[in-house]
Amino acid sequence: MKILSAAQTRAADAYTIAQEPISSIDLMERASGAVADWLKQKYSPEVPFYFFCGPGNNGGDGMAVARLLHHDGYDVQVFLVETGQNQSADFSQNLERLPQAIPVTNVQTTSDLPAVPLKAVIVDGLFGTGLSRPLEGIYAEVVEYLNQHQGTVVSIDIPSGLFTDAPTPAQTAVIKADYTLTFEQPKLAFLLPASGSYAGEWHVLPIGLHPEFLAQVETPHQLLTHGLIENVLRPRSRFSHKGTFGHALLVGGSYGKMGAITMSAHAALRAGLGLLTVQVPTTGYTILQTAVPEAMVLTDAHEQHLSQFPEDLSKYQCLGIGPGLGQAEDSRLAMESLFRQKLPPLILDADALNLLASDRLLRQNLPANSILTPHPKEFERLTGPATDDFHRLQLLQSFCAEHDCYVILKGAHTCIGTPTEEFFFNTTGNPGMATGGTGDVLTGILTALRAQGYSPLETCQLGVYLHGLAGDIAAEVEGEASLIASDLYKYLGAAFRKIHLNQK
Ligand SMILES: NC(=O)C1=CN([C@@H]2O[C@H](COP(=O)(O)OP(=O)(O)OC[C@H]3O[C@@H](n4cnc5c(N)ncnc54)[C@H](O)[C@@H]3O)[C@@H](O)[C@H]2O)[C@@H](O)CC1
Ligand SMILES: [K+]
Repeated sequence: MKILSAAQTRAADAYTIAQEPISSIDLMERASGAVADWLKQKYSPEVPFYFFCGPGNNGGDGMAVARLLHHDGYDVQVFLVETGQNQSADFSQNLERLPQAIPVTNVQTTSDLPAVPLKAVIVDGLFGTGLSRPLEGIYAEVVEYLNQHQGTVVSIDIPSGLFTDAPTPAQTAVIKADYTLTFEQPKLAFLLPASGSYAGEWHVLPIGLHPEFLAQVETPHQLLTHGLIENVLRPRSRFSHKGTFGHALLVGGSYGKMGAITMSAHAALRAGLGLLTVQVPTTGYTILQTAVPEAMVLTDAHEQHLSQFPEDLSKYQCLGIGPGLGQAEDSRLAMESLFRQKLPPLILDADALNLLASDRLLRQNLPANSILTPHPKEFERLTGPATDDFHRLQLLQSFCAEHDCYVILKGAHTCIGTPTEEFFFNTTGNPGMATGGTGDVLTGILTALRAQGYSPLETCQLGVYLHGLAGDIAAEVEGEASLIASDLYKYLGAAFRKIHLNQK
């Protein structure tokens, strides 16, 4: 699913109005109808609604929803916040359409604000995608007042005060919504860490924007959806054998960190790999052979950390390096000489990334099409600090372009950066996965998928989505708090099945 900018959303709106054709006010009615339906499904008419509307179309939506709920017997009140000037045409028309029976209050100062009962739902229709500057004055005061409400706050389209596709300056007033009902496409701001929490639980409501526009519009930002993944995952042929599914080599582990590479190995095997070899320091030999009998084990000359890679790498279809590796000087030198060879596709994680960050030569020699899996701190060690989430996306884009590589930036909505300047945001996963070892599992999954012949982009898309989906299934069974990394490969099979089932 494409993620549109605020300007593209306006263009989609205009295109729909011209081509469907539909009048602007009717399009607003359709959007407002979708919001009203959602609210009616969730809340009974006993729940009072307080609508706060601004002067633009977001305020117009607010009044239209208030009217629709009123028609269905809901108790609604409307508060117009400093709407004397700059009224949009659809705002004015919806104001005229408001039935007399709905109480309307003009809010010019905070003394005009009501005491909102705890059981009431506040609907935020102050500003939407037309926000052009941070909120100030009475608008900011109203937002701060509404943020003190202990009950539920629902934002229409986007929390008021939040910019759709640009950083919202710190310390400005933004609605903290419990729910955001957003039209047609999620907004980029919902997917980024600093702004995402304002939106609360967001739901995309389709409003019938013109499919032709959505098909043609070009945007670098996309959402990784189930539909996309179904088309990436390939069925396993009945006439396959273990050679069909690739032979991968995982390298990592050091004294005290053998768990990391062990979990990667389990995950790789559960991700459909044909054959797995794991290279560990000698101290890890018995651990690996005991914990993962399905894997073959090579031992490094060094007892406690990596000091060299196997000479012949030609039999492997993918090489995953990093889980539990450590940052010994020997290991850095081993990577330097590795990068001078002809290599199978690479997946780099954890300390392999830290070694890369500490060594410019290594970065320069990074083989094309490598996949890197940093969390934000590891990422900034590679690129330098980001001033905000949007700057981080720029750094991601330039790093991928410069090194011709793919970067999986891990987070609540993990973002895949590509050398083609496209970004894919993940939709699976949950806070239970914020626990040690989940990254090691991802490395194992990616290594296995790449070895099976998936392209670098397919590997990233499928790996990230499956990893999060396994986490979601695990959270349903085990609960978020009790989720541990090994649950992710325990439920990986269920995640594959969920995609396969839908494919049929
Ligand atoms: N584009 C679409 O697909 C649709 C949009 N609709 C609604 O329309 C909204 C966008 O409407 P508008 O473009 O009218 O935008 P807004 O409702 O966000 O308001 C824009 C108005 O507020 C003013 N303004 C902007 N920032 C301000 C600030 N910081 N302080 C004071 N005034 C400020 C602008 O000058 C303009 O007059 C969407 O968020 C959505 O709610 C829906 O009605 C239906 C379809
Ligand atoms: K809003």
